[in-house]
Parts: sequence; structure tokens; C-alpha cells
Amino acid sequence: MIHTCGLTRSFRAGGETVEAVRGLDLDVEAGSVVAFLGPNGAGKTTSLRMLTTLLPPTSGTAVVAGHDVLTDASGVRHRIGYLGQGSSAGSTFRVCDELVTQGRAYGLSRTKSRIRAECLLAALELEGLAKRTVGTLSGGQRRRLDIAMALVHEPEVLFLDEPTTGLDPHSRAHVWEHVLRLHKELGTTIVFTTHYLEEADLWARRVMVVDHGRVIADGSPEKLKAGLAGDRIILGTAGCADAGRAVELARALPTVHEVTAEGTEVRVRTLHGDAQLPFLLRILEVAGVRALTARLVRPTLDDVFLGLTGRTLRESADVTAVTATRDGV
Ligand SMILES: Nc1ncnc2c1ncn2[C@@H]1O[C@H](COP(=O)(O)OP(=O)(O)OP(=O)(O)O)[C@@H](O)[C@H]1O
Repeated sequence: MIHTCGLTRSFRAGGETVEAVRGLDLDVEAGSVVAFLGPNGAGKTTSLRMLTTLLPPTSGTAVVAGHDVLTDASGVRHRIGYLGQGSSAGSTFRVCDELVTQGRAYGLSRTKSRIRAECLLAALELEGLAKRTVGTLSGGQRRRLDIAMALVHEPEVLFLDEPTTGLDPHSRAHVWEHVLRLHKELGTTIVFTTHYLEEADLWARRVMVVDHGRVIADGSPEKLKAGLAGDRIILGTAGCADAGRAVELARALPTVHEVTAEGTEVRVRTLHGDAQLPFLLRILEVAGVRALTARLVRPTLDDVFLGLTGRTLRESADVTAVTATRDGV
């Protein structure tokens, strides 16, 4: 559905060249949900703007939904929906009129535009707001209207640039619930950017971690976390001698990547932590090492970013983590 090769984009700013995207090679299958995750200035928006034909690449090629972004921008635009960081709806217009106008702009007949508008208002739970002006909507309602506008022409690919930034956790969960239901029902390919680790972790099947214009890791959240971070077992031992002995025993286990100790606390980084924890405790017991507490800590995508860059995404992005969960609480 999306294929890019060596895509780059640089800008001239303040007498200097900023290399915003430094060689994006991408293959996205139809029906995927892909997240670009990275700190401020990593190149996420610039990548999306090139894929949506809003910005010409400096070099490289990109084909989206079978059409080249440079030689057939119109072909691409007819097949994609784009939700930018700002709202595209005019605040003084009525919600239903904005949707119909958007449909008309995409070449739909008046009747088809009205049908699509009604259908999307229902799908995104905006029916009760159809006659309100856009300016009177809440942030979450407005974002859902933006998504409806991006979907009016039934695009094959939906690009969402930070779809939930600035929304409260409840509205975020609500927006995602709708986007993913539409994805499930229509098979729409979704590419989104986010600062929110939890959104990438929960909703994307593939995460591309971006830093300084390059993709530095690419895979499912599970694979990235298992491969690049691993689980952590944190043991509280009865004394420093016990901790020292626990370090030796843990290091001998085949799935363990790293073991460190600080005072009486021992930290073990390992694959399959849930299986390793009882096994490790048995070994310690047999060896007479006294472990008083044991905790299993699952890795986050922030651990992946930290492992790759030495920085945390939370520090880099300076944003509050989203607390949305799969069931929207
Ligand atoms: N029009 C422009 N002129 C000059 N520099 C730009 C322009 N657009 C983007 N940049 C620079 O390119 C780099 C990548 O910006 P981009 O907006 O793609 O990052 P991002 O990952 O989307 O960041 P954010 O998460 O803050 O939206 C940044 O250093 C930015 O300052």
C-alpha cells in the first residue's frame, strides 16, 4: 500500500540546512496500523507530509496506494485521507455542512455527499451535533469531526498526525475506539504519528521508532520490547553477600542479557521474565540465597528508545503520558 525508497527532505532555516528526513525506506501492507513514534523534531510530520503529497521530497521515491507522490499527486490524494495537527473545519460552519462540502470537494455528488456525511456522523457519534457550528464543539468532538472529514471519500489509507494531542485521556480513548472500529470494518490502512508511547504500544501493529530523521527500530511493539529491552526481574535480597551470589547465579542463565546489583537489590534483564522468575527463585533457594522480594517489570517502548538512544522519549518529548487503556478507562 505504501512503498518508499531513500526518501529525504531537508530545509534551509537560519542559514543552515536541516535534514528533517534522512532516507526513509518503507513498505506498508494494506490493512496495517503503523505508528511513527519519536520525540519532537524527529521527522514524523515531514514524513507524513511527503507521503500525503503536501511536501515534495528532496530525493527518493514514494508510491502510495499505487500512485507516485511526485508524478501523480492527484491519484494519491483521491485515495488517502489526512488528519493534520490542526483542524481543517471552519469554526463558523455547521458540522453537517462541513462534511457535505468536503465530500463535494472530493468530487462526490450532492446525494452521495449527504449519505456519507450522515453515515460518518453516526459512526463517529456526532449525529446530535450535526446542526451545531464547529466552533462550539469540544476538543474531542472536533477531532472526531476532523477524522470524519478525512474519511468522507472512503480513502484506502488514512494518515493521522498526532490525532489525540491535547485531548484528555477519555477523549483520546474515544477517538481511538472510533478510528479502530472503522479500520476493522473497512480495512483502511492507518499510519499515525504520536508522542504517546502507550498509543503506539496499544494500537499499532507495527511501530517505527524515529529519531533525528531516521528510522532506528521497526517492528511490532512486542518484538521491539522483547528484542531491544527485555523483561526486568528486580530482587530484594537479605544482604550484600546474598546479592553478590544472586548476581553470579542469574548471569549463568541462558536467557539473561544483563545483571546489575546495587546494595541488596539485584536487577536482571531477561527474555521471558514470567517463566524465568520462578526458575530463578528456585535456583536461589537451592543455593541458600535469601531473596525477600521479587518483582517482574515489563518493558515499555520508552525502554526500547532508551536502549537505542540513551535518552528516554518522555524526557525528549516532554509530554504527559496518556493513560488510555484498551478498554478506554
Ligand atoms: N518548513 C520548515 N522549515 C525549516 N525546518 C523545518 C520545517 N519543517 C520542519 N522543519 C524541521 O525539520 C525537523 C523535523 O520536523 P518535523 O515537524 O517533521 O518533526 P516531528 O517529528 O513531526 O516533530 P513534532 O513531534 O514536534 O511534531 C525539525 O528539526 C524541524 O524544525
